[in-house]
Amino acid sequence: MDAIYVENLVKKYQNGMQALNGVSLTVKEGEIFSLLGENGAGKSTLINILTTYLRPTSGTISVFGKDIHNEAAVIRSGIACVAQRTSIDTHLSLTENMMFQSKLYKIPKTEAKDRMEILISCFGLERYLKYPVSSYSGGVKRRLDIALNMMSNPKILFLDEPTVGMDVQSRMAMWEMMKKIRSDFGTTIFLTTHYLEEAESLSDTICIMKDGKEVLQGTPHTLRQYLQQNILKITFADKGAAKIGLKQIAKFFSGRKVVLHEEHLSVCCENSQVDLKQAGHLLFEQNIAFMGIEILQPSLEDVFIRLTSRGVS
Ligand SMILES: Nc1ncnc2c1ncn2[C@@H]1O[C@H](COP(=O)(O)OP(=O)(O)OP(=O)(O)O)[C@@H](O)[C@H]1O
Repeated sequence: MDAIYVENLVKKYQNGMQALNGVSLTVKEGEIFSLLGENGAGKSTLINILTTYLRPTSGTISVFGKDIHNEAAVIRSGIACVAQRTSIDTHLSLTENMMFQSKLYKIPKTEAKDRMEILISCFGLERYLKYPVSSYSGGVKRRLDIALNMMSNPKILFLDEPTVGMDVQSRMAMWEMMKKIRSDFGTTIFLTTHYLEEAESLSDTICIMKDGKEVLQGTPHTLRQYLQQNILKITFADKGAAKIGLKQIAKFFSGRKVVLHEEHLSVCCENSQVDLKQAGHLLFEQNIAFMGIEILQPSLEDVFIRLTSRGVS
């Protein structure tokens, strides 16, 4: 069964802002799923809907087979969400924080104590026990916050930008923690991030969002395959000439992604050398003036920018 199934989800805020524009995605049970997107893409809105804080305008959502419209309470009892602002109480000790959390979820005391010990040991938090929580670094506070949220043994853990603003070491510790959550507890993790490297090294599935809709979803392997696809960049003297070139190139390379960017075109390659020859031949044949053709090898960042930047389809 899918952990999360979303189809054609729309969210229009009261002020008329449409934050989600028919997004569809699937999260498999037990996987780490990363949602990538630039600011304003709709990531927080989506998390808020999936965690039942916000109501969708339309669309289908099921979480472990339960419909979000009719069974929100059941869904809520099986999930946990770690927001960017930590929910820990710095006046309480680490263990008091964890036991307090267990009370909120009405977990019997003995069971809560056992679970707390497992989580403290699993996440390497023992060495912080003797210090006051207020003295913890931002990274350790964030890890404690996640441990708190694991007290209720959620089936899905939502993490909104879990490593934002962290130094490299804290980020690595957080990555280890996420991998342990998946391997030791089998929890499905749904996270948002701005860091491509994080999404690539951690995730089973990555979904890139733009303007409230998914633009690419797949395994890091699929994304890498996408990366391996070279881009043919054809430069023209100006935008007008590029538009004329676009007509012919798009017709010739029908079925391929051809994008107009100001005074140049980009064409996704199948065989870059052959494509380069054919494009050059076509432009000469049609007497379309151009400034140059080159083969580009995009990085993951290039792909992300290309898929998410304004004005690019
Ligand atoms: N309560 C609200 N009322 C009206 N518009 C909103 C509200 N919350 C968010 N928006 C708008 O909806 C769009 C999507 O916002 P959202 O916060 O979901 O994006 P995001 O991808 O999480 O961005 P960020 O990475 O900056 O957190 C934005 O244009 C935002 O201004």
